[in-house]
Amino acid sequence: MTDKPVPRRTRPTFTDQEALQFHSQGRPGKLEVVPTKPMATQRDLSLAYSPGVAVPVKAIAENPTCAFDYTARGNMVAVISNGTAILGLGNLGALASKPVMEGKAVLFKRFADVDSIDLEVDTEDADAFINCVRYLGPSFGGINLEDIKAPECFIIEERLRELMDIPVFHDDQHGTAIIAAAGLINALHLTGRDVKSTRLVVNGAGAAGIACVELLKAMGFAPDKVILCDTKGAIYQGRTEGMNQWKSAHAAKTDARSLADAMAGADAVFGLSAKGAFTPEMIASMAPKPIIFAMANPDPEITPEEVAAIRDDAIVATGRSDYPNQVNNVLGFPYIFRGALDVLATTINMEMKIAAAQALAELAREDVPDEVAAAYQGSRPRFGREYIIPVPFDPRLIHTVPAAVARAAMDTGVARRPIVDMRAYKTQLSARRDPVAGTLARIFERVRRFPKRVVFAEGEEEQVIRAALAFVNQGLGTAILVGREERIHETARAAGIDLEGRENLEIHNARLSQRNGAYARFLYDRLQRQGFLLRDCQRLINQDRNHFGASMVALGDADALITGVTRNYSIALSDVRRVIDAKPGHRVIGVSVCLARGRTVLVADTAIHEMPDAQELSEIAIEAAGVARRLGYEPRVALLSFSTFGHPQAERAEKIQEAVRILDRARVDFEYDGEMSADVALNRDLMAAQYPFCRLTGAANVLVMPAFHSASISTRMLQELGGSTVIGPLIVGLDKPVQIVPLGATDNDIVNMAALAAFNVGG
Ligand SMILES: NC(=O)C1=CN([C@@H]2O[C@H](COP(=O)(O)OP(=O)(O)OC[C@H]3O[C@@H](n4cnc5c(N)ncnc54)[C@H](OP(=O)(O)O)[C@@H]3O)[C@@H](O)[C@H]2O)C=CC1
Ligand SMILES: CC(=O)C(=O)O
Ligand SMILES: [Mg+2]
Repeated sequence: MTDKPVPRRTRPTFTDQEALQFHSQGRPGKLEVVPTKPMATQRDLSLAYSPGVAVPVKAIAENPTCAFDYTARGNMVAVISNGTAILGLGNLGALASKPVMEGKAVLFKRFADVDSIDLEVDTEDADAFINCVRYLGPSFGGINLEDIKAPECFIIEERLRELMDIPVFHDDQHGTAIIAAAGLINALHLTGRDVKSTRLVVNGAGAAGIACVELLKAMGFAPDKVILCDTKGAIYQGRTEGMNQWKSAHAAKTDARSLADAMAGADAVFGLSAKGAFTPEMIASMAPKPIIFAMANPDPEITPEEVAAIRDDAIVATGRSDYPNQVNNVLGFPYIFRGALDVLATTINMEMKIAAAQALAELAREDVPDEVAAAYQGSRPRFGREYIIPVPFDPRLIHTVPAAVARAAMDTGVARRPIVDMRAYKTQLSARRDPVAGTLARIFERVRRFPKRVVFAEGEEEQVIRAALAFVNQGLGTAILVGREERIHETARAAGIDLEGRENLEIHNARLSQRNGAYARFLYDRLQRQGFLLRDCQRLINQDRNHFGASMVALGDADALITGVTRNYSIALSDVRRVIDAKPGHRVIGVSVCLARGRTVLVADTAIHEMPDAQELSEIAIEAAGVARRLGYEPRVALLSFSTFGHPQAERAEKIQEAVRILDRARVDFEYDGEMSADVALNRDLMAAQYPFCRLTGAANVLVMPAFHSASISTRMLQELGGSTVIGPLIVGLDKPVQIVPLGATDNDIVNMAALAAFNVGG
């Protein structure tokens, strides 16, 4: 092996307070329920509820399979726990497990568009738990059991699988086993081993450990080469202490009595036990090129740094996202259920699990295309010791793993609704990918690769300090807080934030800065013919943080500026414009990115031009198309109006038609058309049916509004009424990267905008 392991932490750390704040801000928790049908009129109510609802009721009573057509059941999975084995934290009870279960539910949605709800069942009695869950079958298309300790989890899962005709899947058992198996297949390949002769130790004989051993044996591992260990040491034939039937089934014929005995000379070890369970001596005693999967969460049995201090020939994986090789069941459960639900599988069987493991293993060996490289941290990953398994953000997972699972379900006769056209199914799967997180994740990863110095102009504000810290902690670059040092520390202390000795965090007091003379002279050069004296410029630099911060960027002392928390947008913008010009040949505009219902639509101009003329509209279209491209979308630009292609005829629509003609003459390199109404622009079917001559090849993803008021009103309505996430307005076309957040923005908004500024989304 030539590539050296780099056991570095690749990702952010965060404080406990940040974790609590993340969970409590806005609507507490991580999920909500939203209706999928309108509930606006009397008729809607009559259809959704009594009397209309009686019709599907009778249809389902007659044919139960209809429930998958008339209710949410077919796409709904329950995440159910009693909190007896929460991650590696132990038995902390049903209520304490809720944050994890909500987390699993949102991961289902985020990664595979599976609707999911968490249910915490407050009993440790296996029979009571089974009785509670068994009667919930009609509500769900699948049951994901989570964080239930062994051995009760085996009894519970087995019994529920017998009682229910939908997939019942204990994620800590099978999800973990599938991902670990995928990683192991690749690690064996890289180290030139084969399944039959590999000596494996699995530490932890609970839910995850037992399931891993079972799956690996089903995949060909030799039973006499696999040793299971628990708190009492090796599980050998004849052992009586701390045993149960599941451990007995895997008791090995071995002289090993302790974990240390078992690990001596072992090729591979799985940690599914607890923090710190592996000692340096144990790691040192393993065979050459050992495979070490330390999967306890949140803290592994041994860290990659600790392994690296002992030997440099190991392949190391953990359950965490902040080290290379994350072996975590998040790579499995969303996609496995997606495939199972799509074929109405009655169960998730061994063949489906093996198909998922193989699909994951193969994916990691494939060349990473450009589109995918952007989703990975650091440089483009290449199959090797630091990349044995895809990362959860890999956009190929959604069309690879569910398809493999669905195919295996069909081949083994457990699919109630087989897929006829696999190719079409894969296309549908890709469309389920949530673009919100994908887009931002891509941008964050890009900035991490090329970290920047970003000025946070309103450095004395608490949420700005939090945002600056989060920016630094996420590895996005250096944060420069503008403000009085003492005041910033005071605010931070009052908020319980420790700023002492932070790397990559600078504080600049405009009044005391050695650069303020240079900034004032620079500003005076720009403003002397606009009635400003040198002392006016000095005052602006000393007293106004936007002028100071923008000058830092203009003169190259920083890469980007973020402001707006305490000032009106237009005031902040005019401060900045005194210091920074438009990029030559560009027009400064505002673009809002609206993310709704799986679609991303850019709206322009949401910030600058109140009543653009035709020429300005055409330039707005060009700038907005540029933003779309920078965000990774191929632009399809619609110039909007209340009329569509001349109907109804109106004087105001003429300027839109003229803007289209200007774009024609300019021979721009993106799709555009207009004038058209918003419904035509966004609804491809309507467009094709009514206006087959329209030049857009799909629904528009860039909407150029006829004026500022329509742009501003529509985006705000989308946000408030439509439940869209609206990012921006992003300032586009300035010569240096500056972004302005809305008044009173949260720390999260500020970090996102800072990342967008650092990414130079504005061109
Ligand atoms: N990365 C991933 O995707 C996943 C990781 N995990 C992690 O695996 C661990 C176990 O989870 P799970 O199987 O659900 O829990 P269980 O409670 O079902 O089982 C825990 C097992 O670990 C054993 N154990 C605990 N501490 C030690 C120790 N210091 N040395 C040896 N054995 C020990 C227990 O031994 P005994 O039987 O003697 O009590 C028991 O067999 C957790 O840390 C969890 O976070 C779990 C699922 C997924
Ligand atoms: C990842 C997971 O499910 C666990 O650690 O329990
Ligand atoms: Mg778990």
